[in-house]
Amino acid sequence: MLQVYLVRHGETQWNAERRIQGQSDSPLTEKGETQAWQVAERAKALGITHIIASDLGRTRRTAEIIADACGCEITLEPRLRELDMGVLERRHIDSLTEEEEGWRRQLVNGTADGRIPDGESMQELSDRMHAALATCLELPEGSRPMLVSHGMALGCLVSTILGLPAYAERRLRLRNCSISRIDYQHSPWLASGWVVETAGDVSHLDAPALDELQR
Ligand SMILES: O=C(O)[C@@H](CO)OP(=O)(O)O
Repeated sequence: MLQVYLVRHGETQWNAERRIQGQSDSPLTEKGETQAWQVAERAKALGITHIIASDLGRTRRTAEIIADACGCEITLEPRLRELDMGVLERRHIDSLTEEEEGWRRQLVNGTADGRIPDGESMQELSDRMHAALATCLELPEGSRPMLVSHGMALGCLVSTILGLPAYAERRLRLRNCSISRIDYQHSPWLASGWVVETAGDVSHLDAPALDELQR
């Protein structure tokens, strides 16, 4: 049975400041670097064989630290990037006008094809995340891949595997450097295909980051 580990990158400067990143980028904080070292130790213990990472800076840095510990190569995969949040990227969460907040709400309340101007819909995010995940099925037998990606992107993947709409990702708390695990199984009794084993595990972190909304 193929086990795939999903890791959100370490805490960044804009995560700490409650600013919207999307496909824009900010560096890991000192805490984010520490989280990455801690998740790397866990990855080494798990016997991770392949690291597939979003090509944004924060995921690349997190992946580099994990790859160093595990002694494996990184494959950069742009389909693992965070949701494109268009004109709202770089903005502080608390600075949005009513109209801007309305655009953001379209994403999280399931409005068909809702998107922030110049941004991406949750359906588009879900489609590209599933396409990236499918590449794991082509790895050699016995591989144990780790995908390094983002909060909404991974939340959308886990939600849709569970049969929930993509916007149900808001109901999952995937903190920085949390680990989720999904397995690909063939079973006449249980669901065949992807199943969720764990979501948002932070037991390897001595000081888990608060998520953006709890700050
Ligand atoms: O883009 C952002 O602001 C957040 C949203 O969850 O994503 P990331 O996981 O990249 O910090």
